[in-house]
Amino acid sequence: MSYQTAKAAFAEWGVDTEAALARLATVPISMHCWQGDDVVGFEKQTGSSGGGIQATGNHPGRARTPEELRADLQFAYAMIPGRHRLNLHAMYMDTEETPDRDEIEYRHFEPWVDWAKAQGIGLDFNPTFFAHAKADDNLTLSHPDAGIRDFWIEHGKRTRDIAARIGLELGSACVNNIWVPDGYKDIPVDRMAARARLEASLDTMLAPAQEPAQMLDAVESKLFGIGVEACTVGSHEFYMGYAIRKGTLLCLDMGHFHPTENIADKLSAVALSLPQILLHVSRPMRWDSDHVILLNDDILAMAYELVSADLLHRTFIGLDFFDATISRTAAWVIGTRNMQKALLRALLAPWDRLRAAEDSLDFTARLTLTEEFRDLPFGEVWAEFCKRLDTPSGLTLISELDAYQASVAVRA
Ligand SMILES: C[C@H](O)[C@H](O)[C@@H](O)C(=O)CO
Ligand SMILES: [Mn+2]
Repeated sequence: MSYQTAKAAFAEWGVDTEAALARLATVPISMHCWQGDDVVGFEKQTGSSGGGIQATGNHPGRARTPEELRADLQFAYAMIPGRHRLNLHAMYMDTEETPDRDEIEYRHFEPWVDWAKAQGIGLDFNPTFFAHAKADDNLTLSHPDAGIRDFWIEHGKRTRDIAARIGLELGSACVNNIWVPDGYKDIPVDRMAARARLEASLDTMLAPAQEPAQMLDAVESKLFGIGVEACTVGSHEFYMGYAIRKGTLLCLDMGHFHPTENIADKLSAVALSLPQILLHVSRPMRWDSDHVILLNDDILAMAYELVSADLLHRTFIGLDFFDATISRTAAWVIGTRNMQKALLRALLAPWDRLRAAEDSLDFTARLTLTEEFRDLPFGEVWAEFCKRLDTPSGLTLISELDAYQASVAVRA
């Protein structure tokens, strides 16, 4: 089937494929740098990821230097239609210096900004509150020791300054997302004290005013992590309240809730209280396992909600998965394209008909529409999107991914 035939098939349902393609081309996905090296980073001081998160696998080709990571990213972006962003963690500094986390400055990240300028992409940023001796207790901003809290507050403040400078240099607001691993393996006796310390630390860290056109603060909640099974200080309720009161973005990570919770359902609920949301699109399997996202029901549900609730213009879409058992570049490409495919499907949905059926309580019609609509030729519209944006698809994509992986497999 040709794109023209597919276009006519969608038109019969009252759907304009050209409008969907045009809108999709404007949605940037923030691709996370940490899929490229298994969350190791480039600090000269520390190594393992820690913090209750874990990349497993030993597939050949892990990026060992900023140059290798940038080469891998460049390849991945060439396989993904459209203009996107890079989500950089502070542990990915690119410098011969060895600053501790409370000493980092913009210059330690400047090569990334120069590269982003050359690539025409935006950057997002994250303080790194794990993989450090001062995070070994799984307590950072909520640590009972004021000296440790101050160390991490200083780190967080510096990342906000760095993010603001990045945003200024690139002319695009840099989202600085705060995730701390803080929690307890066994049942704590004073949750309130820990949460009050986290709140006070965040208040101090976020006190210096920043220009929203340059940087935006986000806070990321979590249910539990390895080693903090009994209590996570920065839980969903904690951060939802905090974000609403303080005017930060709330980051919803799809792996940070109970497996039976529907994260898509949360979007419209939180969007009524928060002007902007950050997503970490991920695929939890039994726990926050950070599998590469599939074009599955969970991702489709997120995309449908983003479009149906008209949230695309106030949601920052970031990815968060890391699988070291497969080609890391293929993981980025497959995951990012799946997010785009999900958005395309949502943009191609016959929303007027669906809403009319729901509003008239004709749930039979709503179900018939959603199920018959699944048979429309989405693949042709996606192939057209890739073609227009000069990006391979199908078998050509597979051979490109294979060839690149073969070229990096020699890395030790
Ligand atoms: C590396 C990231 O900051 C991390 O994955 C965080 O976003 C998270 O989701 C922790 O579980
Ligand atoms: Mn996350």
